[in-house]
Amino acid sequence: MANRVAIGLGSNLGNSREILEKSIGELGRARGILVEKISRYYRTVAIGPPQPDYLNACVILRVDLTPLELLDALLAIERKFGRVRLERWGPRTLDLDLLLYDDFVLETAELEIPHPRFRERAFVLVPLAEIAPDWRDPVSKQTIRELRESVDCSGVSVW
Ligand SMILES: Nc1ncnc2c1ncn2[C@@H]1O[C@H](COP(=O)(O)OP(=O)(O)OP(=O)(O)O)[C@@H](O)[C@H]1O
Ligand SMILES: Nc1nc2c(c(=O)[nH]1)N=C(CO)CN2
Repeated sequence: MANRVAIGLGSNLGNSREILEKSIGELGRARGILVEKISRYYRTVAIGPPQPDYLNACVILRVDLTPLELLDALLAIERKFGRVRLERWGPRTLDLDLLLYDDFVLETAELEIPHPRFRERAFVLVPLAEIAPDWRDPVSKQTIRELRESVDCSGVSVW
């Protein structure tokens, strides 16, 4: 499988632990996707409107899919777990974000790579630094370890 990808997972509704575990299982069964690494699970204080803490994790995949094919696969898994979008940054059963796709930089209406907000999110950088510390963000040119060191990680703890 040719392309290396980082995905962020988040849930703060329902049985979040089971939802994240099952969604990683779904990723592993999807055509053209191999799950290479899984971070630990973290409890994180919610960013955005007041809402329960999140469970967050990151995975590294190897994929034989284009970025848009992969986004479709992620959205299909989100739908399977009953995700309903009520409000921006509001509570959700499952959120799958495409963070990095090799060193691609892509900006379209449907998909932006790298994910435009991942650099300031401790709930992404802490789990991602655990499994891919030396991966270099193609936009800022910083490694994940460096980005992680530049954010406040006080709201993030191992589950
Ligand atoms: N890198 C990306 N990963 C996932 N979705 C993306 C990405 N870039 C653009 N999108 C688009 O964003 C849409 C809405 O995403 P979503 O509802 O998950 O946003 P959000 O989780 O509320 O906020 P955020 O994007 O800040 O995490 C998706 O349907 C998708 O088309
Ligand atoms: N801690 C935390 N906060 C969030 C999260 C998330 O995954 N974790 N996702 C959001 C919408 O993408 C909004 N706020």
